[in-house]
Amino acid sequence: MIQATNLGFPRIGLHRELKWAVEGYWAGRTSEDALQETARQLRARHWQWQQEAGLDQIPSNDFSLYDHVLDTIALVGAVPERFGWKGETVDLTTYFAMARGVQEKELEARGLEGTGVPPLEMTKWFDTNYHYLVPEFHPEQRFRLASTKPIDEYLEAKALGIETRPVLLGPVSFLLLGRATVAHLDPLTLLDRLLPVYAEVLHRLKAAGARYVQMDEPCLVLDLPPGARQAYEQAYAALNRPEHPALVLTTYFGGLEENLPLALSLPVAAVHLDLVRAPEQLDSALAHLPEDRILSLGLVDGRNVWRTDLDVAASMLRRAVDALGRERVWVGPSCSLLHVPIDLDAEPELDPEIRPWMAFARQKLDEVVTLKCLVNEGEAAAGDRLEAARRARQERLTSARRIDPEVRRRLATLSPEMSRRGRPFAERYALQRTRLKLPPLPTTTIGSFPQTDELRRQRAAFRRGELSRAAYEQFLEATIAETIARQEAIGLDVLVHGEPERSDMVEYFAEQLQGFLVTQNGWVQSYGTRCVRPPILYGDVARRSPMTVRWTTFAQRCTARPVKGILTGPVTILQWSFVRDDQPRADTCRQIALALRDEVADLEAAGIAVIQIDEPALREGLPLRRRDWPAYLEWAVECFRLASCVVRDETQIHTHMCYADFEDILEAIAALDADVISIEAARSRMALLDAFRRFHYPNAIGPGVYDIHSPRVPSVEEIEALLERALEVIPAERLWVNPDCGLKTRRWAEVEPALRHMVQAAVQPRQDQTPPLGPTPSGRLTG
Ligand SMILES: Nc1nc2c(c(=O)[nH]1)N[C@@H](CNc1ccc(C(=O)N[C@@H](CCC(=O)N[C@@H](CCC(=O)N[C@@H](CCC(=O)O)C(=O)O)C(=O)O)C(=O)O)cc1)CN2
Ligand code: MET
Ligand SMILES: [Zn+2]
Repeated sequence: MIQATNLGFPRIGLHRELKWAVEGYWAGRTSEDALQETARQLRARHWQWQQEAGLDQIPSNDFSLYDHVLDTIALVGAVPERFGWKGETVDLTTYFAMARGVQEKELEARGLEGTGVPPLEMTKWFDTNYHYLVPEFHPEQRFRLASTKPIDEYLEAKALGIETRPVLLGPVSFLLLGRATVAHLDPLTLLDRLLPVYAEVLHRLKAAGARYVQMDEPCLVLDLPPGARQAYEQAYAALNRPEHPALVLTTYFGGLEENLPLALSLPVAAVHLDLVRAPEQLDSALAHLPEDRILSLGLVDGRNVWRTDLDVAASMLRRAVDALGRERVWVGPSCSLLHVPIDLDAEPELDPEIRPWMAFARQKLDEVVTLKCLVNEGEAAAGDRLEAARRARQERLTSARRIDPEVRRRLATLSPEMSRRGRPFAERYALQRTRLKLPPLPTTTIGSFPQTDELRRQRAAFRRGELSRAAYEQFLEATIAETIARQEAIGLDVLVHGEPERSDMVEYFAEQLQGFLVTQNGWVQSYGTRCVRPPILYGDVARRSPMTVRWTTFAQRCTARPVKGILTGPVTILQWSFVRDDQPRADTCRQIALALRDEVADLEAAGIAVIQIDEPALREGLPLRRRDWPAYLEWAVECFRLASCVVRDETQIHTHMCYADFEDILEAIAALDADVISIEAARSRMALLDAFRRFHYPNAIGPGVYDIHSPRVPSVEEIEALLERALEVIPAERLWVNPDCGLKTRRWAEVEPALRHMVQAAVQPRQDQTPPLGPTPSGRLTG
């Protein structure tokens, strides 16, 4: 019979119980025991839910206190030396130190000396908004079993009477996702040393009773680097042993394409395919699957919130059964459910017309089980569930709520001039400098200032109806006025209002735009304890009324210096939302771009001379296969320009990017034609600048000079040194001075001294500029 499986369940808890427990532990409010107890309760609840749903295979070791790649680092003992770990197993202090670094103060408290230890680097997990910690490998790298987490959690479930399928990040993907500390080291060469540790884990899991182990190898959907094919062959030849559990090779986030023959040739018991992202691979998989393999079909979308078309999915499942027989077919979600919210039933206030169109993690498991029943026992067995699903799909596809004829009409009349500025950059920039009267190396920030506990409390009270709108807005205005005063005192040149009205940079816009819903409890882990509630984009997007003008103009009335209006860009809003699957992403993005274009025009008309359109997710939206990059970049760039090019030449457009490596897409970034870009650079010690030696970036640029991810206050000298390096590749006339990203996760006590140091560091190189620019409009572009 077909079996119903799952690849992973969200860990954070329906009410973010894990977030509160972990943060409480960090703050010293919660003991390690209490933290572990919360974690245990969450695991038990999640296993129970999956059992009740009727799954045949329930994952374990999909849970994590912080990140599953970090868990793998701990499992194989790949703790970098700087964390000073000497124990047998990786303790909780070392575990969190790798995630968060160690402050000087903490070292002191532990009776140690030193200047603090930086954490592991964090980066995007494939094309998701989840971030993992990057394994670091050095040439003398050794591995050894340093955690029993997979075995412990398997036994923990067993004690509850629940048989599970442990999940491991596969050894090849683990190495490919890591980085070598020296250029000449290819992490894949470490495979020989790594495999014995995996073998030991598998051996112990078998001894504990595990029948199957899920080996996640998502890198199989990428363009494989040299050596990877052979690494896969070597790894699975070594791990396929009678004394190990049977292996399930899971791939997701895309199609295997040219790697399909490789995946099907590996000696494993079952292969899982993502048939939501790549349905076309089913036929060739069925044609070439070796006779002793099981095929696991990922038919329920683990990356989006729409209900599955059960008829389409069931017909694929039947095709598989016809070709392979029921014993060789499993059904599951396309990938782990980590990327979707937990339970639609926790959303009482969601629009009642649109709610039935959706399925969150728990509802998706019901879909998986329904699919299994449908094919095992026939439509009658699925009963009401099939009918309800069909009705909901039908209602969604015919609903008038999805379509706005006005939006469609506008989209049909786009012209190329709409995405072109008037004059070329150099001329525009000269006009802007005259208008803005800025010194050389102008200083600015990225937009947000600390979201204080007080601010979050006021917003929560307002949302619960305990604080009137008038009182809340008055509080926001007072916050903005104070934020402006602080920036003036610090001596910044281009000010911001601080974004206190925004719970999140995407959610805030989605709340106001037609075509979006926001949730109350739809939390999805972004990194560690940080979560987001991705908005749900279900219909044509239009702006109902101005979204930011009120707060930006209020801020501008508080100061004579220019205030920069801050908007989130179309690609980032698209990328960080659950979007409709009934039209191309490019079309959806254009609709968002047009709504933002109106906001840009209104800000300009209200006298705002500098407007920043953030696109931190531009890189993340890049398709996983290089072949698909140009098409994506073309519409992504077009959308940014559609949103921004509505302004006069005198109005300065900024953009901002962070959280990714940009070397690959510098040309596209230049094609945005923003007048100024602020870009994360300090966190990687300005490694980005090397790319600018090779690629001439034509417009103005502020490479971040201060890493905002750490509470550490950078010194003036440190920032000066970074600026000097920047000046080697970026001419002073086009250099801006700013932090890496927004300051919302920091405290004022850190932000104020850090920004003072930044402003001070900008002063010296300014004086080296001849002729100095006075307060009169004398700015002329020399370079
Ligand atoms: N969407 C998105 N993706 C992004 C980023 C981003 O800013 N936004 N930044 C990058 C890194 N990712 C990040 C993701 C989340 C957070 C973050 O700080 N998240 C907050 C939640 C932010 C939020 O929506 N806050 C709400 C809800 C706050 C809240 O928890 N309220 C309490 C009550 C609080 C109180 O009474 O004091 C509750 O609802 O229970 C608000 O401010 O209104 C968190 O996890 O703590 C930071 C970075 C990349 N991806
Ligand atoms: C993740 S990019 C953040 C940009 C936003 N304007 C901020 O300052 O927070
Ligand atoms: Zn940023």
